[in-house]
Amino acid sequence: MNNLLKIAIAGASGRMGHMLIEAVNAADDTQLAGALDVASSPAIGQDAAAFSGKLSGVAISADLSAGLADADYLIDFTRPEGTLKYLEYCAEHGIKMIIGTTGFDDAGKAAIAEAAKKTAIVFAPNMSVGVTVTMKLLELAAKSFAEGYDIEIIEAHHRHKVDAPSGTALKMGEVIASAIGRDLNEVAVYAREGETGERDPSSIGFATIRGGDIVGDHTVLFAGIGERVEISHKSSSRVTYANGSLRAARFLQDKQHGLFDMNDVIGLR
Ligand SMILES: NC(=O)C1=CN([C@@H]2O[C@H](COP(=O)(O)OP(=O)(O)OC[C@H]3O[C@@H](n4cnc5c(N)ncnc54)[C@H](OP(=O)(O)O)[C@@H]3O)[C@@H](O)[C@H]2O)C=CC1
Ligand SMILES: O=C(O)C1=N[C@H](C(=O)O)C[C@H](O)C1
Repeated sequence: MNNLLKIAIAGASGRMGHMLIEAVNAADDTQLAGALDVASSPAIGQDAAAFSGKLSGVAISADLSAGLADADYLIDFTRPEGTLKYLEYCAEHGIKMIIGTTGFDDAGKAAIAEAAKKTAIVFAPNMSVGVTVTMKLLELAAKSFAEGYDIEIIEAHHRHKVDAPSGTALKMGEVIASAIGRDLNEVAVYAREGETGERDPSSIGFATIRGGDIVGDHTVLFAGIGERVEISHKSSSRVTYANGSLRAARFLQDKQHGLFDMNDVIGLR
């Protein structure tokens, strides 16, 4: 096929990096065009697909100009500081980005929005179709449960996750708060301990669980008097994030610039 999407992967030796390299190699419309990792990674110089027992002909590099020389797209699941470094290069060179990394502060998010004036970017804390649809269900539910129901967001992830609450949980909080006219910055409660006093009815609470190999579970609880409603999404494999990321790359094919999310990608806007 001539018009294969030429995709580079950042964080190539990470959990998502491996999943993405397998997905890019398995799809018939994509080609692995580069692989990046931190200079200190023992994987530098190795074939990007070596972990899978196959060879891709693409070596993992820490050098952006080498790692991105043949790429039209960069899929980034790393850490905010890594993303921001890649972002600058991609904006300058017109390389489209799919950013799945979480844990950005407001300045980081503003930098992504600024870069999207120069190149096309899909930025989402969760690339799964299931979570994207769940966000819409939450919007609807929140409007009905705005009064008389306490809203709590519970998330569980594997022991290696470094940010909390998850990017998805925070996004769920933002979606719910915006649907019912609250400002998440004012109503979020991220921890409770000791004598907390009664629950503020306007608050949106977060609870974080970390353990084992949990891929990613999110539940939003609307707790009223005499009933409670729970809306849950559970990921059983990271393949869902990888497939969503490839779908995002296909979506960007005809975009030259602009900031998009998974609602745009799956047509839920
Ligand atoms: N949007 C979504 O759908 C999803 C988002 N995520 C997010 O993706 C990110 C990565 O998750 P995961 O794959 O589990 O994490 P891993 O720790 O397994 O992988 C991270 C990769 O990024 C590399 N890295 C670390 N620091 C930097 C840096 N400063 N610059 C460049 N690269 C760096 C790591 O290299 P080394 O190991 O050598 O440090 C590693 O290769 C997290 O933010 C996570 O929340 C995860 C799943 C789904
Ligand atoms: O770190 C992870 O693993 C995940 N991170 C994302 C998040 O922070 O929401 C998405 C998913 O839950 C897996």
